[in-house]
Amino acid sequence: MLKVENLSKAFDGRIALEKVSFSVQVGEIVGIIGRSGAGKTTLLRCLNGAETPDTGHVFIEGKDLSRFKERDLLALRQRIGLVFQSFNLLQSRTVTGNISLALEILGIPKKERRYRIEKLIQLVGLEGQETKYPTQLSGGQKQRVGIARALAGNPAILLCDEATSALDPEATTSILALLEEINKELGVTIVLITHEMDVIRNLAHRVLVLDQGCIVEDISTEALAKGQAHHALTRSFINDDQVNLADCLRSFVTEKAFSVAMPVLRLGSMRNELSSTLLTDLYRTFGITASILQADIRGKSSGGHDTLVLTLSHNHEHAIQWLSQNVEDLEVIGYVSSDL
Ligand SMILES: Nc1ncnc2c1ncn2[C@@H]1O[C@H](COP(=O)(O)OP(=O)(O)OP(=O)(O)O)[C@@H](O)[C@H]1O
Repeated sequence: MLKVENLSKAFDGRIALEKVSFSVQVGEIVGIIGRSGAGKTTLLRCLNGAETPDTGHVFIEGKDLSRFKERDLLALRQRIGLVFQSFNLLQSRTVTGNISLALEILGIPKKERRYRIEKLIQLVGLEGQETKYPTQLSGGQKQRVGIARALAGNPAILLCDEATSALDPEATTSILALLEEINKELGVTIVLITHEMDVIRNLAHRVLVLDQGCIVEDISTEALAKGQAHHALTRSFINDDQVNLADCLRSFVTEKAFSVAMPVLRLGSMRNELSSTLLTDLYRTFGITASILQADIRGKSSGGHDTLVLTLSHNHEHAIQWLSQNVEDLEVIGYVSSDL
């Protein structure tokens, strides 16, 4: 369905994508995960022809995108449906009007439009909402309109850019179920970008991990579930999930230490060590202070597992070793800049 070969793109000399290569089979659901600035959106824009790569090729159904003329690009865009994080609906148009617009652009006659809109509304479960405007819809319903619009041209492939990031967990679950149904029932290939491992786990067959413009892991979700990920970043995404690292923090954490980096540690314990004098002792012994970024302290009484996510004022190997000897479970999640 899709083949990407040695794709590179830089903006003002700054690399956004570097020699990215992968293929997606017909009917596959492939997730692309990466931190903020990893190059996910740039990659997606290169796939639909919105961005021109500096080097490399994108083949859609065997055809090289770079050789497409303007008219061919229009036809190609019919084969590709786009689903956006912020829905991108026209506020002045109803549910029907928004879906109709996509069909109007494709030049579908009015009578056929009516029939197709009805089918699309049924498919995405929006019966009864036809005359509502976007402001009268929930986030999940807006995304259903966005998906119906993306499917209007009977695309072979859906590109979803953080399609569930603006939704609450319940709406996320229902939109992921809808995408799965579309994949199974209509055989539509799906490429979705996300920063949430849960989305990957629930929907994708395969995941590509993007870091600083490069694919650092290409692994099936089955292998991922068996703990067979090779790259530390993939494992850190899995671990981030375990501690539910807040999105605002996650985007600041990098995998590698750099000159002014402070380590981010996850400490876990069932034995109440975390609520004792641990951090005071750390300061007394090493002169190192700890800033708590996140805490989940349930204590023995509730039988819970306490978790602290913190940064140390210095990347001090002995201090980390000392901490690991004094708590049940310690993991270096990554590094943040000292001016965070
Ligand atoms: N139009 C542009 N002009 C200049 N720089 C750009 C442009 N688009 C992207 N970049 C840069 O390219 C890099 C990759 O950006 P991109 O938006 O693809 O990342 P991302 O993984 O989608 O991030 P996020 O999750 O925050 O959306 C970043 O350094 C970004 O600043």
